[in-house]
Amino acid sequence: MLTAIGISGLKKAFGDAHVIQDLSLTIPTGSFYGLAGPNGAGKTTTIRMIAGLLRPDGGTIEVDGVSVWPDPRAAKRILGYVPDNPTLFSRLSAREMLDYAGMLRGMESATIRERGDDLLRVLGLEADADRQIADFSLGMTKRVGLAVAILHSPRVLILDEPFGSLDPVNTQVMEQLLARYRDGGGSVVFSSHVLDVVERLCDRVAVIAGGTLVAEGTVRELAGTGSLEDAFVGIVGGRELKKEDLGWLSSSSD
Ligand SMILES: Nc1ncnc2c1ncn2[C@@H]1O[C@H](COP(=O)(O)OP(=O)(O)OP(=O)(O)O)[C@@H](O)[C@H]1O
Repeated sequence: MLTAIGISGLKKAFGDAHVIQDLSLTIPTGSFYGLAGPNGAGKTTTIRMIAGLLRPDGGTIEVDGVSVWPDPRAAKRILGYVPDNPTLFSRLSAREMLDYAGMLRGMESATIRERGDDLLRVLGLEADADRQIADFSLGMTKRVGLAVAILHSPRVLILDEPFGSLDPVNTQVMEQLLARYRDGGGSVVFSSHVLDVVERLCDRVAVIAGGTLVAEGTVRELAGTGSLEDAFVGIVGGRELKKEDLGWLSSSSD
């Protein structure tokens, strides 16, 4: 089995807070792989270390056999990363942003233009291609972020909450695009709180809580005969409001 992303003994602290603690994970090549976990579990921190944007305090990360740290540049060439809130150059138009991202990666201008036009069309951004990104909605910005991440046709694509802020039509387009990318030989890893999407798309899921791996397996192994959402709450623990909580919250004015 080939490995798209191999993580071993990963550690990261911010001050006294040890947010990633000895995390090890093997994501097979060709996977559709989900990262789930409660708020603050450490998913974004892990993804940023994989993407070469945040230096781990310990452990190793390999992307397609290439070690990300201490020199993340080689790994960045084979990885596409879509952050939760893409920070793009807001004064550029979507088309200019793609031109710039392609140039930075040393791509031919004809290839950039051809792929850029394809992506803008498929992602429903054709009519807005020449507008400034500053005027885009969050969902539109996210789609530009995806286009930037896959322009160079990376072998591994990692996305942080790709379905947050997308409407149902664009969610479907995103799902189809990711499926097409995976069918073409790519590996997809994404974090999501939308567990029905994870259940529908992913072959395997890792649940991270408190910066460590608490469960890993196929969707069926984790969910059993129930839903992934129920399994998730069972794994990380649910929280219910007590009867006396927020007693003041009512429609009466006094
Ligand atoms: N730059 C930072 N400085 C200090 N603490 C940080 C920093 N980045 C993240 N953290 C902390 O690390 C922990 C993990 O955060 P992270 O964003 O990785 O969680 P997450 O699983 O992605 O959460 P969510 O599902 O809410 O997006 C949190 O307690 C967060 O406050």
